[in-house]
Amino acid sequence: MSTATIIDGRKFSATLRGRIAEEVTRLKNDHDLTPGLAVVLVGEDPASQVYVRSKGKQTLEAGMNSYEHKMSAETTQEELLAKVEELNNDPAVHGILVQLPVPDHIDDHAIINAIDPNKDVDGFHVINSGRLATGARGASAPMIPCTPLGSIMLLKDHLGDLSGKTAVVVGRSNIVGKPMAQLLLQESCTVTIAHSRTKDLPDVVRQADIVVAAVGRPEMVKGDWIKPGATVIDVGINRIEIDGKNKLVGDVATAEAMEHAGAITPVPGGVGPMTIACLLANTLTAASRQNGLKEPNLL
Ligand SMILES: NC(=O)C1=CN([C@@H]2O[C@H](COP(=O)(O)OP(=O)(O)OC[C@H]3O[C@@H](n4cnc5c(N)ncnc54)[C@H](OP(=O)(O)O)[C@@H]3O)[C@@H](O)[C@H]2O)C=CC1
Ligand SMILES: Nc1nc(=O)c2c([nH]1)NC[C@@H]1CN(c3ccc(C(=O)N[C@@H](CCC(=O)O)C(=O)O)cc3)C=[N+]21
Repeated sequence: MSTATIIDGRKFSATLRGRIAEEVTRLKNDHDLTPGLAVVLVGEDPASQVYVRSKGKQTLEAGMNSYEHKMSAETTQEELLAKVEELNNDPAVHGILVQLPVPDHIDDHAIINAIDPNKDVDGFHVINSGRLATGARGASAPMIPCTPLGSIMLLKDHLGDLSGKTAVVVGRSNIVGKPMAQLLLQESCTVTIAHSRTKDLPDVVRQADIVVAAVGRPEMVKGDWIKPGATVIDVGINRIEIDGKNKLVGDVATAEAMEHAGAITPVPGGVGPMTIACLLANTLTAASRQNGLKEPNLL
């Protein structure tokens, strides 16, 4: 039986973070500019707390300023909007991320679209999704959502040119599935977006040279759904309990899929670390743009 190449997102992200740190040093030395990232966390969701801590640590390690704003679960929409406005107007803050999900009584669309699009390092603002969908470049280039951006970097690093390949994205969320499909389309893939109403999902996935699983269901994509030699990007992060132990698994049954795929991202150590590295990359890009400086080329 053949076995797939493991795509090492941890290693790739470490290299990327190294380049970002070099660029940050250059900005500090040549322009007296330190990029700053503000992360807002509403409530006490344990998984969110882990991510926010990890983001803060890596922001500091890249030489950037990190500002954490923790707000209680009872925060009102008006209070959160006021916080966003304060950060929009703070010249030391170049990137703003409001950790999702926010509590149910808050309208997440309203919050996301209150962020200055130029500081929207998540790339979730309608202006940025519109710019991504229309292929805007130059001064109006979009901020690209971090998870899809990190996934496309891994794909291009592994496969080179993606042109003409068949790609199936399972999941159609605004934060992963839809922007992922846009990026694959931009790379001239033939793209299918599958979701919970898709019929014959295993057969749809079997057509794909590139499979992106962003579903949020542990190990849902089975090994025999994978076309021989296909490249599999597993975005899923699911905490499950096996024999009383907590385990992190993706949306793909990795061990099975390894018997069919040409290459696959592991969970943990695949897309997750790339998401945070791309958040830092977007913060650096945002700081450069806001100060009229040329954007660094990080690849
Ligand atoms: N590695 C990383 O950095 C990140 C990982 N994640 C992880 O990625 C996963 C997806 O996240 P997100 O996009 O936010 O999730 P959402 O819950 O917003 O979206 C899930 C999508 O999967 C689809 N879906 C659900 N069940 C099925 C099914 N049985 N068959 C086919 N499609 C199905 C849904 O379809 P429908 O629209 O029809 O309901 C929906 O479009 C999660 O595990 C999340 O934790 C998320 C962000 C970053
Ligand atoms: N506004 C906003 N932007 C986000 O980008 C955002 C968000 N909200 N809400 C939650 C999701 C999820 N997400 C992850 C980031 C890093 C890892 C990551 O580093 N994962 C490690 C393991 C981490 C662990 O052990 O839990 C890995 O896969 O190797 C995972 C998931 C960002 N998200």
